[in-house]
Amino acid sequence: MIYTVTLNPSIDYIVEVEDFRLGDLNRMKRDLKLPGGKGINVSRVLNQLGIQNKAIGFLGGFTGRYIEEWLHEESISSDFVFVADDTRINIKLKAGHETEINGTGPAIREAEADALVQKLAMLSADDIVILSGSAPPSLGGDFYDKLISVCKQSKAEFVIDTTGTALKEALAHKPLLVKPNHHELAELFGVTINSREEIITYGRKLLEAGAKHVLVSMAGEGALFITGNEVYHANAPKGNVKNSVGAGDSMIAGFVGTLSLTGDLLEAFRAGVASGSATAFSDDLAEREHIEHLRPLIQISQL
Ligand SMILES: Nc1ncnc2c1ncn2[C@@H]1O[C@H](COP(=O)(O)OP(=O)(O)OP(=O)(O)O)[C@@H](O)[C@H]1O
Ligand SMILES: O=P(O)(O)OC[C@@]1(O)O[C@H](CO)[C@@H](O)[C@@H]1O
Repeated sequence: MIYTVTLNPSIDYIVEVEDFRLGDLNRMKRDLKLPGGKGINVSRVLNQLGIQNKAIGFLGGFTGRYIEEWLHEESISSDFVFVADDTRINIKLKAGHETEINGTGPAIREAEADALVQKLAMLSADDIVILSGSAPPSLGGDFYDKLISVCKQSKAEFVIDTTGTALKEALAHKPLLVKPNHHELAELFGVTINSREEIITYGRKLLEAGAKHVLVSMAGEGALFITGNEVYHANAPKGNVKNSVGAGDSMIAGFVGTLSLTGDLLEAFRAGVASGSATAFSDDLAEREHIEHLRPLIQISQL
């Protein structure tokens, strides 16, 4: 079974404004409320692909109930810890460019945090746990570390998609996959990256530090897949880009879901890119038919 863990879910409030003027009254052209948070996005795309999974993490208040109901309506299995404080609302402002304003997240009490750790007590060696997104500050800096220890004890594989110290420290525990985008990769090493060669150099460092496989996504430029001594590039198909929010999460869903079904790394890479692009070309996350339509358009070449 695949579990997604979202420590800091959100309602993504997507707001489109024709001609945004700072400091003025702006009226929305269109708005949309979607359940968000990286692990929840992964679960929704896995569900589109027909891959059984369970979403866990923390939800709270009216915003948390909104997300739980949405997942229920999509028949996504979930088992969240309900916390006293409200789940955050993240603003995604589309006004020519996409600007994101993400909340810090609710206060999580010690008993609530312990309850989440308990939910992973039933893991087995056949499971894959996808740990995605930021952690609310009240959890402390080492919460991902705690969850990784639980995965390791049960010999479950884990994937981690977060930033900074939590990601760096996770590498030594041999995650099945890490998927920074090329900006996050540069930030992780405190460098600027100017070429594909440099992306490969720093991507390889993630393998050396312990990751089993590395995907570096590059938005419209596709992605690189670095595994063992091999490096592959996949193109991103061309299309009308509507929304990049969740493209990276969709890529993780496509990759991990397909790998769990087929064990074929390159098919997993192809499905990952198709899923990411199908989301980029949609208002909400990717739907199955769209992913299947794009899949044959993804060309993979070994570098
Ligand atoms: N403009 C685009 N055109 C085509 N495909 C895209 C585009 N943007 C994203 N994708 C697809 O989605 C994948 C992941 O995108 P990206 O590199 O933006 O990830 P990300 O930065 O983690 O995304 P996010 O944080 O917004 O969820 C890309 O490798 C590509 O397959
Ligand atoms: O603040 P975090 O946890 O880093 O990211 C949260 C978030 O921006 O990531 C998802 C897209 O990847 C959105 O659904 C959500 O709003």
